[in-house]
Amino acid sequence: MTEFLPHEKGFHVSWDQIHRDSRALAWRLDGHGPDDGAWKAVVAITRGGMAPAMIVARELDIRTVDTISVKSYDNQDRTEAVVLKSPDAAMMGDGSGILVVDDLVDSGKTLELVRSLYPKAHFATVYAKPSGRPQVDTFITEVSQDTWIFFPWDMALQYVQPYRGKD
Ligand SMILES: O=P(O)(O)OC[C@H]1O[C@H](OP(=O)(O)OP(=O)(O)O)[C@H](O)[C@@H]1O
Ligand code: HPA
Ligand SMILES: [Mg+2]
Repeated sequence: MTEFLPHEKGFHVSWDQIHRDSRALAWRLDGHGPDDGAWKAVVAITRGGMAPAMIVARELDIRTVDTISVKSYDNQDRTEAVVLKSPDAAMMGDGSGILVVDDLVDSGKTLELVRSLYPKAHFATVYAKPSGRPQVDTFITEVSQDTWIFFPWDMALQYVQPYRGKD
């Protein structure tokens, strides 16, 4: 595991935590849409944005949910961000009234790309690192740049040696 983890710190997020933090994100966004406070639709940046987007859409009672697929990482290695699948163009327009949701912003390259396509959209993430902050309009928790966030969909419960049993 250590050879796969070059970062100094790991921030492990449980399902319960991501649920609470995504709810907090929804409550922060409630009433801040451009149309009498309402949002037209939620767009999840797949795949990591899908669970938070579902929770936000549920809390805000938004039934129109679409996805944009952006691939930026191979495991923990950054690659050029590319759009693999776009949301409905007629619905998106310039992004006005659209809530774009992702699990986190790290370097900001993913949001930079999506923002360039839909400049009027509102960009929300559950977690944010300092380099990506200029790209995100609303987020819940900031972690340091050298922290790697581990999400529950990438983890599993497993046995650990007792503390006194370790060498
Ligand atoms: O701010 P950035 O440096 O661009 O990084 C943030 C993005 O990277 C991760 O997605 P990834 O491309 O790994 O795809 P996934 O959501 O399918 O895991 C994460 O879910 C964000 O979408
Ligand atoms: O800290 C992170 N955790 C999970 N996926 C990520 N993609 C970019 N940064 C991260
Ligand atoms: Mg992602």
